[in-house]
Amino acid sequence: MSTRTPLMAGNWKMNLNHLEAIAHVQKLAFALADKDYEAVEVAVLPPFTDLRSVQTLVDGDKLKIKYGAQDLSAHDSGAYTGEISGAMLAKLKCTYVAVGHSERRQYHGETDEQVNTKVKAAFKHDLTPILCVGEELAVREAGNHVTHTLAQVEGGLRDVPAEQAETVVIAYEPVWAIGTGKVCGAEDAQEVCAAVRGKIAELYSQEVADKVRIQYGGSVKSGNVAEIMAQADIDGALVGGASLDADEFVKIVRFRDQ
Ligand SMILES: O=C(CO)COP(=O)(O)O
Repeated sequence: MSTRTPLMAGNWKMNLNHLEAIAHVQKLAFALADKDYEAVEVAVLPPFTDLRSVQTLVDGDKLKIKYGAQDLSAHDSGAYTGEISGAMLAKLKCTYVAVGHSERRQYHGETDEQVNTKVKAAFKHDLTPILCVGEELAVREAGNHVTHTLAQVEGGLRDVPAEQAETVVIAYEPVWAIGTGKVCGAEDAQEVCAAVRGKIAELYSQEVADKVRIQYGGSVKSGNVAEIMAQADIDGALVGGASLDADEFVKIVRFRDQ
């Protein structure tokens, strides 16, 4: 395990309305203790419509849990119906924003160029992007998973300066392991995460690469998180389904006890 502070983030996807979000964050806050937050950074990524409620709760009760959004617009403002800007997310005191999640790439055709513009938009508004990368099953079966994933990292970070790049979070999420119950073996995940760190060292420097946190995502549960977190280049998890169950997510945060 590395010396980087692990980041456990729950990507709720399109689940939990704003009332359910309040109840869910309250449950997490009740269960998590100071010693959890000292060891692990804990974040939730609720749907846009929940963010104001989560902000009010976190501010009002001075909770240590962080939050962010699942996407942002590449633009700052203007005639972009349905989009949400980085400025709006910053106003809601979001810390993180996921960029280029495979579901955005798959269902909304997001390209590496668009993802790169969104990464820059996030930094422009002082949000930390969680840049999501990872291969589809056919790519892994063809043995091209490392090349594919590194191209996404390079594309996503194009023209991002080192002082910003060192704060980025990269989430390696093999598409075939998302929501399928098929976990990428811990050593297979480590292979790609180590290669991602190597790519960042090549693009920037070893110093920058040593600072960047790399998460694994794809069917993470309390039962497999410890093995995943034991890998040298894995600094956290981006958790989908299991983050919707507060007890389960707390167990994932406490991966050292599992
Ligand atoms: O896509 C994911 C997180 O962003 C992973 O989802 P699951 O944990 O449901 O497989």
